[in-house]
Amino acid sequence: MSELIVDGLTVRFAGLTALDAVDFAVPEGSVHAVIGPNGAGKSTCFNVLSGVYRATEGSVRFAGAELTALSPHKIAALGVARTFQNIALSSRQSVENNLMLGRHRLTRAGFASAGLRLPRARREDARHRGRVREIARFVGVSEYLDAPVGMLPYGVQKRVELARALAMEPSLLLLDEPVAGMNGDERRRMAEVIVAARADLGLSILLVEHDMGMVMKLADRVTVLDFGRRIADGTPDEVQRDPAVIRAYLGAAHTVDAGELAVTGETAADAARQKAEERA
Ligand SMILES: Nc1ncnc2c1ncn2[C@@H]1O[C@H](COP(=O)(O)OP(=O)(O)OP(=O)(O)O)[C@@H](O)[C@H]1O
Repeated sequence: MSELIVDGLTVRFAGLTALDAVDFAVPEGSVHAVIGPNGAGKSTCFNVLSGVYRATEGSVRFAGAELTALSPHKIAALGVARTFQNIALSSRQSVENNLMLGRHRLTRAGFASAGLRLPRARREDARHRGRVREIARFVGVSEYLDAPVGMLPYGVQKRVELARALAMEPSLLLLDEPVAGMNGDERRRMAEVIVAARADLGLSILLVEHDMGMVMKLADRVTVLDFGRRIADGTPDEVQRDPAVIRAYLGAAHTVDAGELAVTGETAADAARQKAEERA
């Protein structure tokens, strides 16, 4: 396990600076959120961290390695697992098979001996299936192990996706909008699993999420991006009162006193986001 350190991370796409010298750190075993209005650069950040996009400048260090130089495959091998904004599972395959795919990088026997059903490969397969069942129990999807993923309710599919990431036995988990599109009940269940993943498995978690209530509940620290720049970094309490954050969510034309949006059940940023959506 180790700290994730993002230093001066810059990504440019033909004339557009999607990330502009962004810094933050995720200490071992902590939950860190990256938030910001649409187009702020959150997904770009995730895509660099998981090796999908190349950084133009800056560095990302984790587990003694410079991630910006590595392929997605090598980053995964260092213990970095991610989920996606849109579910990325094989919908026709069973939950169990999807989780077994997550264990691929941990498989030693190789395809040839597995195909021939050699004893060593059989033992290894049984060990992985045992662990997959434990993980399924951990995220509350045991009863669906044999079901094709595509047949399951959306909230369950999202938990299966998280289970697949956990099946990789990561030390750093990147969660891209884990509760997007879920109802209240599904959100609560997902939040419980995320809390347990951190507490019981000791994972570091980096979270991109629009649900501010969720971010405020789960994160130790929050980095706020706007137009690719870091505009705030602090505890949930600090950032939700930060006038620059409130302005970013409302749009520069609407300057609002932070006190006006002070927390009332939901958060200031939540209220600001809602207002911005109403205007759009
Ligand atoms: N592959 C790409 N090519 C060109 N521009 C891109 C690419 N990926 C992202 N961008 C641009 O970079 C900026 C940041 O986008 P990004 O998707 O990272 O924002 P985001 O904060 O994740 O937004 P959202 O909350 O809507 O998902 C946007 O202006 C987007 O259009």
